[in-house]
Amino acid sequence: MIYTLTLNPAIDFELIVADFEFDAVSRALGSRVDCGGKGFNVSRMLANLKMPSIAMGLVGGPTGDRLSAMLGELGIDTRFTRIAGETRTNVSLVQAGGSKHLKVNDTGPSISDEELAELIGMVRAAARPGDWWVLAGSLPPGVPDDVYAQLITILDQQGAFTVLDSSGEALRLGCAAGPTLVKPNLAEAEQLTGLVVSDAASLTALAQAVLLLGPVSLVLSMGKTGALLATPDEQVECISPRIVEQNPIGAGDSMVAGLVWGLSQGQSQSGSLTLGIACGAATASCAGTTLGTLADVEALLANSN
Ligand SMILES: Nc1ncnc2c1ncn2[C@@H]1O[C@H](COP(=O)(O)OP(=O)(O)O)[C@@H](O)[C@H]1O
Ligand SMILES: O=P(O)(O)OC[C@H]1O[C@](O)(COP(=O)(O)O)[C@@H](O)[C@@H]1O
Repeated sequence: MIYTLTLNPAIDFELIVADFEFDAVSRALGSRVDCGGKGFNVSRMLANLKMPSIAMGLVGGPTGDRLSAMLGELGIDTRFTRIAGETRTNVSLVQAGGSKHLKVNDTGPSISDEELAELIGMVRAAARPGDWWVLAGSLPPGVPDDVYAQLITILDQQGAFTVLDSSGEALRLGCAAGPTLVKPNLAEAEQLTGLVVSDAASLTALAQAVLLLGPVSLVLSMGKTGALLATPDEQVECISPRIVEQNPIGAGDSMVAGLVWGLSQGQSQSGSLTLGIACGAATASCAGTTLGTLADVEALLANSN
């Protein structure tokens, strides 16, 4: 089974505008509301790929109810920890017909010690050997930075595999617990290591520096350029298919879904990277915060062969 864990889920609210104007009132040309948060997006993309998953996370208030209903409508199995606070809403402004966007992610509701303990207990109870767990996204206030490290240790002791997609201190401490795979984007990896990529040699140095922090393997995503897979023994670079980018929000989550789709079915790491790249590109080619479909992914894979 694949589990996704989202500690700080969100409604993604998108407003489409003709252009960005400061100190003026802009009128939206359109809007849309999507179920968001990194782990929930991975579950949504897996559902598009006809792959079942169980979405776990902290949800609260009417926004949490809305997210819960949206995941339910997609047929995604959920096991939530209810919280007293209100699940956040993240806002994007997207330029119509252009490729520019502005995105503001809220901090999220405060989580109590009891709520967090309940969630950790649920993870412990669900952990089984051979399952895949995606731990993804930022941490809401009240959750300690080492929470991913704690969860990775619990899951590892039970023989489960873990994929970590986060940022900042939570990512750094999570890496030290030895997740099976970590997926930062280039900016996150540069921030994590303090290194800057300017050429092929500095890219290799960055990948090795991330591996030294503790993960078993790394997929470094680099937007339209593609991604780099690195383990202590091998390094594989994969170029992304050319698409007309409409909105890259959710491309990283879709890539994680594609990686776990392959890995959980016993595919090689490089084969799974190909699936991850196709899923990321499929989503980047979709308007709004919609995610790519299985047909989109299959078309991209057929073209890349
Ligand atoms: N414009 C694009 N064209 C083709 N592929 C893309 C594009 N944007 C994203 N992708 C694919 O999605 C993956 C994840 O995107 P990226 O922007 O690196 O992640 P994140 O959303 O985490 O910042 C990339 O490695 C790439 O394969
Ligand atoms: O938890 P964070 O880091 O604030 O990110 C949450 C946001 O990330 C997203 O999951 C999109 O992430 P990616 O573009 O990295 O795939 C949005 O749906 C959500 O609003």
